[in-house]
Amino acid sequence: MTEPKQLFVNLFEMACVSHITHGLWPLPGNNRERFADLDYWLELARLLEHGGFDGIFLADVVGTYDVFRGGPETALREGLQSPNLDPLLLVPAMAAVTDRLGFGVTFSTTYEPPFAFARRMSTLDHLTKGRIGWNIVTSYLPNAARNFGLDDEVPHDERYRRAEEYLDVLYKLWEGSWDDDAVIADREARVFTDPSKVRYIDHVGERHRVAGPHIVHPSPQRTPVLFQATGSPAGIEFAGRHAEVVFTGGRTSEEFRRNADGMRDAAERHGRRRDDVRFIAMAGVIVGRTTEEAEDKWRLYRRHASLDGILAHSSLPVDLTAFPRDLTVREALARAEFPAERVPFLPLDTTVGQALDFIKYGRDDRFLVVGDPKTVADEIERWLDEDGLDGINLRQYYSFDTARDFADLVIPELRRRGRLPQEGERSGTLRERLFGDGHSRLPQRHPATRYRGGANLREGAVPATP
Ligand SMILES: Cc1cc2nc3c(=O)[nH]c(=O)nc-3n(C[C@H](O)[C@H](O)[C@H](O)COP(=O)(O)O)c2cc1C
Repeated sequence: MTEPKQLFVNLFEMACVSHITHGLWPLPGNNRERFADLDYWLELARLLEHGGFDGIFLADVVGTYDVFRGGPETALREGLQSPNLDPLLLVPAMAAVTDRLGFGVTFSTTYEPPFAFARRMSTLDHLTKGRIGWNIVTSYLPNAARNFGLDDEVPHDERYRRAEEYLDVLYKLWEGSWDDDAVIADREARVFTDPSKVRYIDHVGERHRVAGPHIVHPSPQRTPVLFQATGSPAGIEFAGRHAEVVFTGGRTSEEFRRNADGMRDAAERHGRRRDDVRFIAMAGVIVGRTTEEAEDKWRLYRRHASLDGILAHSSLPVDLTAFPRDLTVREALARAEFPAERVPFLPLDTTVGQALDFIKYGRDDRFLVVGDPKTVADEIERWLDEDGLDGINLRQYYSFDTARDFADLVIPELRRRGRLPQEGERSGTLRERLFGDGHSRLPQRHPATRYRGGANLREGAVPATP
């Protein structure tokens, strides 16, 4: 009999008050406003590790949401991802109180130069003993661009083109600049590093000139586990080439499977194997000891959801709340003299009220379940077997209860069904937890490895994806 497919479980987090469940932070007992207190992260990390989570996945943005209503006021009032702390700086503290928990941190390829980032990630990989992953994003906020010297966002596909060179520099530093046996720490000979095993990278590309050598010696994984959050064609091609774990979504099973298949096809085009890319989705799991308890929680969360928070988060460039609910969206846009082409995702012939209700209540995708532990586990098994999902980033409605409920009620049930390893069974580096023992480093099929041992360093940047 074949073993049942097992789930990979991260908690989805962000160092801010309102990450993705807007309007819920003021609920009594919700811990979210403690996000700037280190104890929040230590308590959470311990809870996750003891509860059987594989990792914590930290989102990030480097700008304020100021498109909706033409300014940052709504986002600030809502605590929407601002204030927001730097996720990389939270990791060492959490690593110090855990042994196995993995850390996925988000960092954008668009604004900061690659050398400093390569150093920070190598540092984190050393300090966590190989438990670090990087969520590659290209950033989407116009304000972020203005924070880093640009007038506006870099266009979408151009961001991915730039990301190609960015990763190329990182791969040269992480994989090619130092040999594994460069550090010899020979006290008698008084030689710490054998200089013949360390080399400049001398990268000269379109946007970056980086001499190297890398300033950190090889860490357990060298290249951190490469996560990528995407859904678009350019993003899919990029993921096929680089990503080991894609963080994506889908409103329906078909949409999710189409996305995943597209990325697996792209992986094959780039000489990788279809199963070199794993898929995790953001999942909402509201569980109670009884169905009733779970549904009560769900009703509470829906009642308190903040439409303003959701609209500001989606950077809606026109404020539909300013129009009577019984106008159609088309009529509202005409009144505002706002071109409908700029909001192609809005349903023009529904009323403003219906559109706003859909945005507020109807946007949850395929990966949402409300119920008792059995109902939840049944549904998660469907995600694994029918949709082809490999893991989830669990959405937090209420900190820490969402994580605690999952740990107390769902994880034991999934373990009983063989859908999660028994306590402590998965260990090693983050890449080993995902791909099995002995897989701490990227497989030879991955493009990063072309620089190993100093090979190919002097060739130009890897060509951009077609
Ligand atoms: C599930 C998911 C999570 C994301 N998380 C972040 C994030 O934390 N920070 C960020 O700057 N962008 C994030 N993004 C945005 C992506 O990096 C990207 O800019 C955006 O999805 C547009 O690219 P795409 O069209 O390839 O999806 C996320 C995207 C998805 C789909």
